[in-house]
Amino acid sequence: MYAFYSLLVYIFYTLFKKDGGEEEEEEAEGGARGQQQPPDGQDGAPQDCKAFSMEQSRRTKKALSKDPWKELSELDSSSESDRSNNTEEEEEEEEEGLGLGDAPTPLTEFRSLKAEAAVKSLLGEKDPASGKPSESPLLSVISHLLSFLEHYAQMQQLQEQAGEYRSRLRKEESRRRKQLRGLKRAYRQRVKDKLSLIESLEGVISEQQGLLEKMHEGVKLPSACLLYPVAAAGVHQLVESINTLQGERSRLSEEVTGLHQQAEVREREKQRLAGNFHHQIQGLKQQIQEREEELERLRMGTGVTDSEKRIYNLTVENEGLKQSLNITQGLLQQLATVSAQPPAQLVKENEDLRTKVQQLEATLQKKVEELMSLEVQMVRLQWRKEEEVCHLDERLRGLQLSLEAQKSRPPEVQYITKTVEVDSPRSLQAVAEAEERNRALMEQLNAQAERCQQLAEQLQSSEETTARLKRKISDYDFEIAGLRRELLGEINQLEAQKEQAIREASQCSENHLQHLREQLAGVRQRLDTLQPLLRGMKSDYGSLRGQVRSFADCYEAALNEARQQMCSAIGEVSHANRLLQERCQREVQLRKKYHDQLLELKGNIRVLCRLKPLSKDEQQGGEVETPVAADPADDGCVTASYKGKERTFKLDKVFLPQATQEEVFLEIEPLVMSCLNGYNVCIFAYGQTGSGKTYTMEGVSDNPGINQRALQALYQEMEAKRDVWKYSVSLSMVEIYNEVIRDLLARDPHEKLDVKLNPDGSGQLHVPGLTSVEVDSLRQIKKMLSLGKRNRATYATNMNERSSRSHALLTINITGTDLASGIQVTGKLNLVDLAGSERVWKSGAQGERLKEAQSINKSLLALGEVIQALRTKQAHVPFRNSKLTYLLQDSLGKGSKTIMMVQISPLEKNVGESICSLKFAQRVCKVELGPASRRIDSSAQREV
Ligand SMILES: Nc1ncnc2c1ncn2[C@@H]1O[C@H](COP(=O)(O)OP(=O)(O)OP(=O)(O)O)[C@@H](O)[C@H]1O
Repeated sequence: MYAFYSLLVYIFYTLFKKDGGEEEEEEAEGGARGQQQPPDGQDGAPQDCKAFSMEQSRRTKKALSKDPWKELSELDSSSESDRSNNTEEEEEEEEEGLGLGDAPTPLTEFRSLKAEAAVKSLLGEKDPASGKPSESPLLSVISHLLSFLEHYAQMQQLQEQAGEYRSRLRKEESRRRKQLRGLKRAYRQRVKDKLSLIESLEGVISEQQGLLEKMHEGVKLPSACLLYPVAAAGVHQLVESINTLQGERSRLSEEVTGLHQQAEVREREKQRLAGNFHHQIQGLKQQIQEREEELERLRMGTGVTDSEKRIYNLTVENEGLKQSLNITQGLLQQLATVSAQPPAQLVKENEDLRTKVQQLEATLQKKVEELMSLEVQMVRLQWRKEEEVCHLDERLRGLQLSLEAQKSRPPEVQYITKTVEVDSPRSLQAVAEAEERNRALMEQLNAQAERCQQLAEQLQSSEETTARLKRKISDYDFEIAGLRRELLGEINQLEAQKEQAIREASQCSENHLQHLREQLAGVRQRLDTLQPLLRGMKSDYGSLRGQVRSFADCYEAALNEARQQMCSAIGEVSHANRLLQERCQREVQLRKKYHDQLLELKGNIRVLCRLKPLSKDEQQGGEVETPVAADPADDGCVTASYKGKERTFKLDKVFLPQATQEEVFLEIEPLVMSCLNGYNVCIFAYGQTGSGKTYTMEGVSDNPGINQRALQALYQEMEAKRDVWKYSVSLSMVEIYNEVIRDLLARDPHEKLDVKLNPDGSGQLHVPGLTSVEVDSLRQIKKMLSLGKRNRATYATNMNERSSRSHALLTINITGTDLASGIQVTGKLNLVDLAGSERVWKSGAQGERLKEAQSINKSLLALGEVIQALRTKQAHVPFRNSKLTYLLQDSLGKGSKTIMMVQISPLEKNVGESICSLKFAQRVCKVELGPASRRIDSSAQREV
C-alpha cells in the first residue's frame, strides 16, 4: 500500500509540476524507471520507482541519444575495418541501451493514457462507445492506473499462487512418489519374506511327512527328538528347532542301526569263528595223531616209499593248515574291519590278536620246516642204510652161491682116481695130473674159503654198521618224537592262545554289545518319555499343517488387499496428480491469459523466433554443433555464442528447429482470428537469406505455412459464424523491389504503384490501382495465391535471387457485418515476407546488386527507425521513409496487433547475422503500440 500511495503522490507531483519543456527529461526518467525490472525477469514492479537515482536517468539519456539504427544507416558509407574496430564497443553500448524506456511500467502506461486523453479533450472527441464526452484526463488516467494496478496486483497474486501451487504440487508429487516407492519396497519385502517362509515351511512339512511315514512303517526312530516347543517361539524358531531335532534324530537312528548291525554281524562272526577254530583244532589234533601213527609205523621199518608218501602227505596237510590259518586270519581281519568303527579298544585287541596269531604262525612254520628237514635227513639215512644192506645181502647171496658150487665139485675128483687105477703108466700120469688138478682145486678151495672168511667178516662188519645205523635211526626217531612233542605242545599253546584271544574278543564284543544295549535302552527310555511330546507335536504339526494350508489363502487375501490398497493409493495419487496438473495447467493458462492481456493492454509487438533445422547437406558437412541454440527449459530464451562470448536473448517465444508449421501457426492463431473482430494484424518474417522466412510464411505445397493456414482458419471461423455474421474478404498481393511496388495480381505486374492517403478523408492509406480481389472461398484464395506467386516468378529473372531481394506482402481485408445489429467491423491481415536482412555491402556488390542492397537496407532501416520511434514513443514515427513502412503503417501503428517472426539460421558462418537479427528482435520486443483498437463502424447499426 505504501508503494501504491507513493506512486500516486509521485504521479500527481509529476503531472502538475511538469510541462512540455520538461517532457524529455520526464521521458528519460520514465524510460529509466521502465527499464527497471526485477532480477527474475518479471515485468517491472512499480514500488521501486523512487529508488532509482539520477544516475539511471543519465544512463537512459545516454542510451537514448545513441540510436542503434543510426549504425545501420552508417553501414553503407563506413568501411568494414572501421566497423570491425568499433563493433565490440558499439555492441556493448547497444546491450546497455537495449530495453531502456521500453519496459512496461505504470508510469509509461499513465503517460500514454494522459497524452491520449489530452488529445481527445483537445479535439473535443466523444467516447465512441458511450457517445459521451471524454472524462477529465486526470480521472481517466487515475482510473486506468488503478485498474492497471489492480490487474497487476491480481497478476502478481496469481503468479504467487501459481508458484505456490507448483511448489506444493512438486512437494506433493515427490511425497507421493516416495510413499509409492516405500509401499512398493515394503510390498516386495513382504512378498519375499512370505515366499521364504513358505519355502522353509514346505521343507519342514516334507521332512515331517517323511518322518511320519517312516514311523508308520515301524521304524523305531527317536521321533521324540522331533519334538520341539511349538508356535510360541514363532515359526522361525520352530523351523530351526525342527532342523536341529531332525539332524539329531537321523544321527541317532543311524548310530543305532549301525550298532545293531555291528552287533549282529559280530555275533555271527564270533560264532562262526569259534566253530571254525574248534573244527580246525579238532582237525589239527586228528592230523597230529595220524602223523604220530605214521611216525610209529616208520619207526617199525615201513618202506621208504611209504615214508616219502607220508612226508608228502604231511607237507600237503601243512599247506592245508597254512591255508586254514590264512582263512582264519582273513576272518579275524574281517572281524576287525566290522568292528573297526568306534570302539578303539576292540580294534587294538584285534590287532594284538592278529600279531599273536602271526607270531604263532611264524613259529609253527619254523617248527614245521625243522621237522621237515629232520625227516629229510632221516629218510636219506634210511635210504643209505637200506642201500648198504641190500648191497651186503647181494654179496652174501653171491658168496653163498659160490660156496655151494664149490661144494658140489667132488664127483670130478673121484673120476680122476678111478682113471689112475685102470691104466697104471698112463694112470700114474693121469693120477699125477689129477692130483695136480686136485691141488689146484684145493688151492682154489682154500682161496675161496679165505674169501668166504673175508666175506663173513665183511658181513659181520656190515651187520654191525646196520645195527649202528639202526641205532642212529632210533636216535633220530626219538629226536623226531621229541620234536613232535614240542610241536604238539606249541600247537596246544597256540590253540590255547587262540582260544584266549577268541574269548577276549568275544568278551570285548559282549561288553560293547552290552554297552550298546544300555545305550539302546537309554534311547528307548528317552523315546518313551518323548512319546507324549511326540503326540503333542503331532497335533501341533497337524495344526501347523492346517495353518500352512490356510496360509496360502491368507497370503493371497493379504496380497489382494495390499494390491487393492496400492491401487487405491496409486489411484488417489494419480487423481491428486491429475487434479494438481489440471490446476497447474489452468493456472498456467490463466497466467498466459493475463500475460497476453497485459501485452495487449500495452500493445507490445510479440516477437517469435524460429530456428531453422540443419539441412542434410549441412549435417553431412559436419556442422552439427551450432552456436545458436534454444533453451529447452525456457521457451522464451535463445543463446548465441560469438567470439567466445555467449549472449542470451529474451523473446516471447522461441521455436526449436524441430517445431512444425502447425505448432508455429497455433501460436499465432488467436491473433490471426482477431482480424474477424475488426483488428489490424500484421505478421512479418524477418531474417537473413535462407533462414526460412518464405518457408514459414508460404511453406511448401505439402506443408503450407502461415499464409495458407491463416486463411484456412479464418474461413473455417467465418463458416462457423455465418448465421450471425456476414463476411466479405478481399485480397491483394504486392512486391516491393528496389523501392518499387508492383501488383502481383494485376494483369500487368510491371506497373509501378504508389501508396497514397485515401481521398475519402478517413485518414486511411491506399494504393491506387492495386488489384483487390473479392474472394468467397478458400479455393479462390489458393488460386489467387498461386497467381501471385507465378507472377512474382515470371517477373523475376532469377527467382531465388529475386525472392530474397524483394519484400512480399499479402493483405487480406475482412469486413464483417453483425446480422443482428448491422454493426460492421473491418479487420486487416498483413502477411509479410521481408527481403534478406544480411549485409550485402559486405560482399562488395556493384551495379544492380548494389542498388538492390541499398534499397533493402533503406527499407529495413526505415523499419528499424519506425520501430525505434515506436519504442521510444516519439511523436513522429517516420512511416513514410520507405515504401515498406508506409504500406505497413496501419499494421505497425497504434492499436494494431503485430507479430514479428525472426528466422535464425543456426550455422556457425551465419552467427554474426543471427546476432544482429536477435538484437533487432529484442528491440522490437520493447515496442508498445498501445492497446489494440477495433475498427467498428456502427453507422450501419440497425434499430433492434
Ligand atoms: N523449418 C524448416 N524446415 C525445413 N526446411 C526449412 C525450414 N526453414 C527453411 N527451410 C528450407 O531452407 C531453404 C531456405 O528457406 P527459405 O527460402 O524459406 O529462406 P528465406 O529466408 O525465405 O530465403 P530468402 O530470403 O532468400 O527468400 C528452403 O529450401 C526451405 O525449404
